[in-house]
Amino acid sequence: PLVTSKEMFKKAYKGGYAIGAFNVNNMEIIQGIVEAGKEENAPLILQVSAGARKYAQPVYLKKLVEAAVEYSGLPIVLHLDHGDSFEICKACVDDGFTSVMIDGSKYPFEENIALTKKVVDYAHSKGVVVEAELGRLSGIEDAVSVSERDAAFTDPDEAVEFVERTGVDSLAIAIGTSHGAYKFKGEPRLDFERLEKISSMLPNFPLVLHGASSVPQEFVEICNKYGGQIPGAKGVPEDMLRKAAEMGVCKINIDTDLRLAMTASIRKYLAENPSHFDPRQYLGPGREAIKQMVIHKMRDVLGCSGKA
Ligand SMILES: O=C(COP(=O)(O)O)N(O)CCCOP(=O)(O)O
Ligand SMILES: [Zn+2]
Repeated sequence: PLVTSKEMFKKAYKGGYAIGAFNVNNMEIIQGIVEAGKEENAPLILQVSAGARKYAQPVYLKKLVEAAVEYSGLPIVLHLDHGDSFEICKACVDDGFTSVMIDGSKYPFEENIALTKKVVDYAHSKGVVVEAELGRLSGIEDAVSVSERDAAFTDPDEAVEFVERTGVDSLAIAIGTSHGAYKFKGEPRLDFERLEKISSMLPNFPLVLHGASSVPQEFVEICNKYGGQIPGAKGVPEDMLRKAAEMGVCKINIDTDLRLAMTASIRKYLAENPSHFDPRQYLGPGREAIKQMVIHKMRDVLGCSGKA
């Protein structure tokens, strides 16, 4: 059924595992993720960004997710990713989403609180849960100075005050991850002391990691072998994600790894079958690559297999 993340986060927190939050933009991506969830009997968070709503039109994604629920029988959360205004969050709540993110992380602390609280009050009145963000993810991989990184990462004391004053259900924190395929200039590093501090000050409170793709070199190499140009792509090592899942992180966002899996397999298929031009012939393998990637994530990284 379509569910909120409340129960699945409670179980994940206690069990020391995380739920995968996978971005969806079209039918094949949804089908690949849902097939994996079915095979692994895992709960699913299917998340839709503003960009996905523009690309596919909201009604198509909503109906595809409803189809996924009907087809799989799995507990599925329909989540708005990076909602940037009260209006888009309200629209999604009114449209049947079971969870919304209001991302006020680019605003000053007090403004982020005010905006988040407004969304929480509305969403909770409709039985929908809310994710917010405190601290800045992107653009700090260049910030070499410790003080710059420190300023961007989530402050534990602020996190406690933020949660208390907004009533938000989960919090995306900045501890060194960033969106996309180029996450680290040097060695991959997450600030686990900071995570430890935040989770000890917010016991039983679900934390969220954005920018948590691992950017498997296998797919980067296949992409580059068949005409792609993504040199130096680097992600979060999977053992760091497993560790984070045991430290209060209940939701791990994965989008880039799905893109790489699908793109690598389509590039390879088209290169090896120059005479083929039926979209089913290359979208099918793309879908299968996503399925295998998600199965791997559920089994070997998130630990949410068998937890539906
Ligand atoms: O945290 C992540 C993904 O992290 P990743 O890049 O490490 O997969 N996300 O919230 C996905 C953001 C996708 O937005 P858009 O559809 O506008 O491109
Ligand atoms: Zn994100």
